[in-house]
Order: sequence, then C-alpha cells, then structure tokens
Amino acid sequence: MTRGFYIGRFQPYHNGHHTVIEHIADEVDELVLGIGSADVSHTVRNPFTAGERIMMLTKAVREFEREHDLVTYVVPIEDIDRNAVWAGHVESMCPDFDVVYSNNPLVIRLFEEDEIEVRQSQMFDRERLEGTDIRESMIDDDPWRDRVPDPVVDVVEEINGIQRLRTIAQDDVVDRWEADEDNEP
Ligand SMILES: Nc1ncnc2c1ncn2[C@@H]1O[C@H](COP(=O)(O)OP(=O)(O)OP(=O)(O)O)[C@@H](O)[C@H]1O
Ligand SMILES: NC(=O)c1ccc[n+]([C@@H]2O[C@H](COP(=O)(O)O)[C@@H](O)[C@H]2O)c1
Repeated sequence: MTRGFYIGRFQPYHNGHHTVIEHIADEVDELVLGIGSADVSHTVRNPFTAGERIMMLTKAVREFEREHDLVTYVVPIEDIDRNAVWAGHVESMCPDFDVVYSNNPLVIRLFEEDEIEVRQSQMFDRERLEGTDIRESMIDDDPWRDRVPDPVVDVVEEINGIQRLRTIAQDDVVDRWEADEDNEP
C-alpha cells in the first residue's frame, strides 16, 4: 500500500493540478491532498478560503476515486514562520505518507532534508493552466471555465467567487493609489 502527498495553494484548483493527480493515481493507492496557505484568503493571490478549496478538490477528485479506485484525504495546512520545521508541521497534520509529489523547489528541498522521497511532478499546458492567469481572466471577464474541472466552476458560482475577486482587485488598486506619495489619502 502506497500513500502519496501533493500540496498546492489551489487558488483555484485547475486542470493542470487535475492532470497531475490523474497521473499520481496510477502510482499510489491513497493520496493526501494538502491545501497550502490554508490560513490565507480574500486576497487577489489567494481569494478562496480553505473550506472553499476543500469543496473544489473533494468534488473534482471524485472521478479519480471511482475510475482509479483511489482514496483521497484533503487536509488544510496553515503556513508557519519557520521553513526549517515545515515538513514536520505538514506531517503532524496528515495521515502518514510514503512519497511527496511536487515541482516547487522549496517544498522538494524541505521534504528531502527530512529524508522523505520526493517525485518531481510534470507541468501540463502551463501557458494556459496557471492559477495567476486564471484569476486574471476571472477579474477581466475573459474565458476561464474551460481551464478548471466542472465541479470547480460550480463551487466558484455557489460562493459568488468572481464578484469577490473583482471587489478585492478594486481594493488592491485603491491601496496602490493611496500608497503612492503623490496622491492625497
Ligand atoms: N499546469 C500545471 N501542470 C502541472 N502542475 C502544475 C501546473 N500548474 C501548477 N502546478 C503545480 O501544482 C502545484 C500547486 O501549484 P499552485 O496551486 O500554486 O498553482 P499555480 O498554477 O502555480 O498557481 P499560482 O499561479 O497562483 O501560483 C505546484 O507544485 C505547481 O508547480
Ligand atoms: N514555511 C511555510 O509555511 C511553508 C514552506 C513551504 C511551503 N509552504 C506552502 O506550501 C504550499 C506550496 O504550494 P505551491 O506549490 O502552490 O506554492 C504553499 O501554500 C506554501 O505557502 C509553506
């Protein structure tokens, strides 16, 4: 029995992540999905709460649970101030796992220093499948729905996510404008 671990901020969970997980499903029996930066939400870079991201992942990976007989656990992981103990922090929150999948250099380094096997995950269609770009499309009313699994579209609509993102993005503009010394507060 092999249990893997895959972490991301998933802001939002998109088809790049989904393809990675489909590949991982061929190699493991169970997969722990870590929702990184679980304590952060309502910013342009991290608009969705941990709970909202739990819904996105749980609903989207259901098809792999059926097709690949995969068992998944979604675990929110808060950021901490000390990278040196972060891998242990993750392990303290999750079911035990044998192998980590990531292509984030810091994540890879921290788990390797903890002597946990890390397998580098591939990038898929990164031109289109990047969280930053998908969030910009949501704000600008450009197409984004075809870059995320259908259940993620449903969750974003249920929580009125596009409106939140646009409101937050406006605040960002005001903050930048007020921070500029030449402008009146
Ligand atoms: N298109 C993709 N194909 C494969 N893996 C991806 C893809 N996009 C992101 N990943 C990987 O998924 C993990 C989680 O990434 P993350 O949630 O930060 O997504 P992101 O698309 O990089 O988002 P952002 O642009 O907001 O940083 C990371 O290891 C990242 O490298
Ligand atoms: N010290 C820490 O809290 C620490 C260290 C390394 C990674 N992380 C988190 O792991 C996640 C990695 O995911 P990404 O590959 O999406 O960046 C992020 O949420 C990141 O904040 C946190």
